Amino acid sequence: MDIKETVKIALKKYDVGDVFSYLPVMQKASVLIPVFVRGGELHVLMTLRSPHLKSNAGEVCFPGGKSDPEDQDEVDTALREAKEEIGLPPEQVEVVCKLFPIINKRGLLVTPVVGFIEESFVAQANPAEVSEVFTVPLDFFRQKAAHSVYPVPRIPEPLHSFFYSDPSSGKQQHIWGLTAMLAILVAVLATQKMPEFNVGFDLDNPLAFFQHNIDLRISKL
Ligand SMILES: Nc1ncnc2c1ncn2[C@@H]1O[C@H](COP(=O)(O)O)[C@@H](OP(=O)(O)O)[C@H]1O
Ligand SMILES: CCC(=O)SCCNC(=O)CCNC(=O)[C@H](O)C(C)(C)COP(=O)(O)O
Ligand SMILES: [Mg+2]
Repeated sequence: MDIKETVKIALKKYDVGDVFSYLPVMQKASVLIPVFVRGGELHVLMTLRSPHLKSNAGEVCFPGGKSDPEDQDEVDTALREAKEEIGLPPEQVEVVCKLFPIINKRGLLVTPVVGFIEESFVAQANPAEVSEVFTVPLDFFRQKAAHSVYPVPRIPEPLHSFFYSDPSSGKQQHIWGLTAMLAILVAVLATQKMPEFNVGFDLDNPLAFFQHNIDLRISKL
């Protein structure tokens, strides 16, 4: 079986379906975690947010954004936002699974959607929201070489941080916080291998960690 099929089978096991529909009404957002195979290795596409945005300006994130009333569901939001931000046509995304949502610091319920895209996809960044698009080998997010972690007051999970030197642009990207956690999660679930550093969840039941963090945030609402 090729790597794409193997990864699809591995990731689908973690699809959450509608398990989180019980959560109280809160503003929702989705991100698309676009993965593809290059040279037999998994890669992930990321964006650098425009420095002019009101929130998370100049930070690395996945394509995504807040839910619109017209969106059918979280997958719809992720695909619509990816089209708006990087020109990715929804029909060019093979959606694999919807992972555990995370409540971010602004109180948005962020649902990660993983989808395969073609290696040949050329992003067209919408300059109003995205200043750069770059790709990273997914396994980078399991390695300790460029990883560090720091505690942040009032945030239950540790904040992971990576500095990625992109050989195709010569630039260094700082990937941290929510986006780093999602990249680690997908790297672990896709490869079925734990990182070289501690993450607080395991492969047997990764949901428990994320459920605990959600419960903690909900209890403080
Ligand atoms: N054409 C545009 N020009 C400038 N900002 C825009 C924009 N379209 C969307 N935005 C802002 O970009 C952010 C991300 O939007 P989205 O949720 O659609 O991804 C939102 O800001 P905030 O997140 O700071 O409220 C939104 O207001
Ligand atoms: C604990 C605080 C953080 O984790 S911030 C860390 C670095 N920044 C990020 O990881 C970006 C996180 N934000 C997003 O991905 C988006 O802002 C969003 C999906 C939550 C909402 O999308 P929008 O485009 O509307 O801002
Ligand atoms: Mg956005």
